[in-house]
Amino acid sequence: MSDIELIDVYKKFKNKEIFKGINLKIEQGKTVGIIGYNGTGKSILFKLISGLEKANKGKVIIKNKIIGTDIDFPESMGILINEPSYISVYSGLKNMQLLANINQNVELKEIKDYMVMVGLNPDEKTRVKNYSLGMKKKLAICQAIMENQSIILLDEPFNGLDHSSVIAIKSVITKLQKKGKTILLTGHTQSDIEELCNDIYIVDNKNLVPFTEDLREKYYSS
Ligand SMILES: Nc1ncnc2c1ncn2[C@@H]1O[C@H](COP(=O)(O)OP(=O)(O)OP(=O)(O)O)[C@@H](O)[C@H]1O
Repeated sequence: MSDIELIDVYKKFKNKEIFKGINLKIEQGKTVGIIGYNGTGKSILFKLISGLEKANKGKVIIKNKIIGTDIDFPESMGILINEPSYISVYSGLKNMQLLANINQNVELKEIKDYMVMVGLNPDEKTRVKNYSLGMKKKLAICQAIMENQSIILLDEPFNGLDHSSVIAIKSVITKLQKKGKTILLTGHTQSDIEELCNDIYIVDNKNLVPFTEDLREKYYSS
């Protein structure tokens, strides 16, 4: 069974066409990378998959349920798209606890364990407004995975992270892969995500196509 399937999906904003009939099929447990230049629609793709944007035409099917027909939002999906909103005067842990309270399926100890896993100290009293960019990114990754979600969408998980943090987050993603999660990652370049992904697609000319050697030549040779 596919966890994620897009069938002939079109998306446009007023006169701006983003996708012209894209197709995608991701099996459970696979890690798939989506690359492409700025503004080509990687985040919009994630929003379509998570129900935050509706397709103008075509179907988005998550675990056999059609978004907009069977369900509004997929169940058990962890999402990092852009910067999540936090309550800036609370600590990272307090923010995670507030989010966890919505679904009430994660214990305090697990939240703390996930914070440690992404490289944050749960006992740190610093308010989120005083967090560095990298700390905020790690907190965002934590909220996307801490409820043991089966599908995880991470939009540019490595942006803003230093080298050692990139290595730490790659190791978190490897752990998620071992747990059988279905994972989607985006990035501007293929190098960061290539080692983690079973398949890579590129947004090319309003389409989503497998990233081939020809496209590597077209996009990344300088
Ligand atoms: N709500 C909206 N209304 C109109 N245009 C939008 C809206 N949201 C996104 N866009 C446009 O859709 C295009 C794709 O945006 P998106 O954020 O998906 O790009 P991206 O590939 O993720 O870029 P980046 O690599 O810079 O993060 C952009 O041109 C953006 O301006």
